[in-house]
Order: sequence, then structure tokens, then C-alpha cells
Amino acid sequence: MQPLPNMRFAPDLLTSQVALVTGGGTGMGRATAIEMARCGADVVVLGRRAEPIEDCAKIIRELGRKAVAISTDIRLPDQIDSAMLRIKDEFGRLDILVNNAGGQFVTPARELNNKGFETVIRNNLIGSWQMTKAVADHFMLEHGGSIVFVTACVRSGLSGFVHTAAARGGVLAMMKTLAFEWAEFGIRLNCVAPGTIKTEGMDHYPIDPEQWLKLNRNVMGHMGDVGDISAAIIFLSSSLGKFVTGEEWYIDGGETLHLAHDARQMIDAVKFSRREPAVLKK
Ligand SMILES: CCCCCCCCC/C=C/C(=O)SCCNC(=O)CCNC(=O)[C@H](O)C(C)(C)COP(=O)(O)OP(=O)(O)OC[C@H]1O[C@@H](n2cnc3c(N)ncnc32)[C@H](O)[C@@H]1OP(=O)(O)O
Ligand SMILES: NC(=O)C1=CN([C@@H]2O[C@H](COP(=O)(O)OP(=O)(O)OC[C@H]3O[C@@H](n4cnc5c(N)ncnc54)[C@H](OP(=O)(O)O)[C@@H]3O)[C@@H](O)[C@H]2O)C=CC1
Repeated sequence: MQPLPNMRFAPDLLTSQVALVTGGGTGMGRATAIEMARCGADVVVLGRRAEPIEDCAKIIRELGRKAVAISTDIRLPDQIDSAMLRIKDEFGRLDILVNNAGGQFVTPARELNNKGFETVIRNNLIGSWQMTKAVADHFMLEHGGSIVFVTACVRSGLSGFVHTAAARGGVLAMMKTLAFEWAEFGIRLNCVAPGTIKTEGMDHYPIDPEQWLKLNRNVMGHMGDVGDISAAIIFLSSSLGKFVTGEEWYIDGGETLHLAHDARQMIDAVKFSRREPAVLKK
């Protein structure tokens, strides 16, 4: 488990709010669920495996907030419906949804078959849609709320991840469409796109984190931590973000500043010499 960040927001920021975090048992979802509880929210922690979500709910209860862990696969509508009924019973309302659950595998597109593509679309796009529609139908179309999707930095594609690039691009378009259609119901929707964040989820990838740092284009020189992402999610979910909807927020340590990175290499090449630019020497 990654260490939790220090408390960053006012302890009453989310008082009287009920939040649901998918994938809340690990990584960024866990950090967000716990940080929301520290801000006064009651929290529903959702994921497939019982143990991590129960652990997270236990921590939240120790903080003095109400928490319920519900084992649910976001791809399965029947399980989602049961989860909604349980939330209605336990809390009676739901104000915040964080669509964080997701995952994929690295593969060159030429080696990806249709089943693999569909698997990742179902997990990341259809799962997020199903959760969003259920939460709107059961709660938010009646009393409003805030929905944040955790996506990925796919503005220029994501080599090795064509399936997830397609899914996350779909989530972005879905979010913007719903932000327009559901504004009249008091529902705000936004995306947070993490760069490379140190979580247990990264263990699924066959690459050493240090090697990854050399390969990526993060200008900070280190990976982000779970608190970098939970802070953005809480800002957007809470009254701090009350005038923000339909937005996508890249929290990536400058990983997508490709032009700035290229310019830095050029500056290194000329060694700050105006009279004798290295590029002209030979
Ligand atoms: C380097 C850069 C690092 C660094 C990367 C940094 C940038 C990336 C941004 C994102 C970072 C993160 O998300 S961080 C981590 C988040 N967590 C994860 O990614 C979790 C890891 N992934 C998974 O759990 C799974 O792969 C998941 C996608 C959910 C699918 O699980 P399921 O159990 O539903 O599916 P399975 O039954 O396993 O597989 C269904 C089919 O999918 C295909 N399939 C599944 N796994 C496959 C695999 N490894 N390789 C090929 N194909 C596969 C096959 O066609 C399978 O069918 P058959 O052939 O018939 O079996
Ligand atoms: N770490 C990074 O650098 C980046 C991560 N992301 C995305 O951010 C999100 C969080 O990732 P991170 O914290 O790193 O990784 P984790 O693997 O720790 O988190 C993913 C969580 O989602 C849950 N989950 C996955 N599939 C389902 C499903 N079908 N139904 C319910 N729950 C599910 C998992 O729990 P369980 O298996 O028990 O269901 C797990 O708790 C993911 O969507 C990820 O793809 C995006 C860009 C970069």
C-alpha cells in the first residue's frame, strides 16, 4: 500500500455528503476514499475483491465516518443494481461518484485480438457508463451531485495501450456530453487524467519503475503519488469545484509537455552558448 498523504482540505469540506469510490480498495481509489472521509464524507468503497475494500472501509470507520464495502464488478448490471439498493438502504442518498476502477494490459496493437480489445473497453468505458447511469437514475437526477472519472493521458494516443486509449477517449466524450445534458439536474461531471502514479496497480506492468522514469517524458523527474490525484478529485467533487463541469484535468508532472521536453534537449545541445551553437559546429 502507498503511504497516505497528509490532510490537505478542511475537515468539514464534505460534511453531510455520501461518496462512492469504485476501485476504492487500492491505489488512488483508496487514497481518495480515505481522504474524503477525513473531509467529513461517509463513503461507499466498491471493488471486486472483498479484502481490500473491507480494509479501506475499516480505516474510514476508525476515522469516525460511516463506511460500507460492497463487492461489485462494474461490468455486471445486476451487481450494480444490488449495490444501488444497498446504498439506498444504508445512506438514503449519494452525492459523489468517483469512477476510478479500471485497468488494462500492455500490448502492441498488432498482437491484440478482438476479445482483448473488448475486455478493456468493457472494463473502462462500459463499466464507467453503467455506474454513472445507475447513480444518476437512483440518486443524482433527483438531488444533483458530482461525478469524477479517472482516465489516462491519451490526448495524443497511448502507444502500447490502444484499447485503453480508445476507452478513455470514449469516457471523455461521454463525460462532456453528460455535463451538458445533466447540468439542469445539478450534476457536474469532470475527468482527472493521471500521468504515471506510484500505486500497486503498476506492479501489473513488466517494467521497473526506475526504467519507466527514463522512458517517459515527465519533467518532474519522479512519479506522482496517490495524494496528487486524490487532491484533484476532491477539489472537483466538492464545493471548491462548484463552477467546474465538463473539464479534463491532466495531473501528469508535465509528462505531456512534449515540446518543452524537446526544447530542453536542444538547450542542452547548444550548452547555453550563443556564439557557438553546438548544432552548427560540424
Ligand atoms: C510498460 C508500461 C508501464 C507503465 C504504464 C503507464 C501508463 C498506462 C496508464 C495506466 C496505468 C494503470 O492503469 S495502473 C494499473 C491499473 N490496474 C491494472 O491495469 C490491472 C491489470 N489488468 C487486469 O486486471 C486485467 O488485464 C483486465 C484488463 C482488468 C482484464 O481482466 P479480466 O479478468 O476481465 O480478463 P481476462 O479473463 O484476464 O482476459 C480477457 C481477455 O483479455 C485479453 N488479455 C487479458 N490479459 C492480457 C494480457 N496480459 N496480454 C494480452 N491479452 C490479454 C485476452 O484476449 C483475454 O482472453 P483469453 O486469451 O481468452 O484469456
Ligand atoms: N497508476 C497509474 O499510473 C495510472 C492509473 N490510471 C488509472 O487509474 C485508476 C486507478 O489505478 P491505480 O490506483 O493505479 O491501480 P489499482 O490497480 O490499484 O486500482 C484499480 C482498482 O480498480 C478495481 N477494479 C478493476 N476492475 C474492476 C471492475 N471490473 N469492477 C470493480 N472494480 C474494479 C480494482 O480492484 P479489484 O481488482 O478488487 O476489482 C482496483 O482496486 C485505474 O482506472 C487506472 O487504469 C490511469 C493512468 C495512470
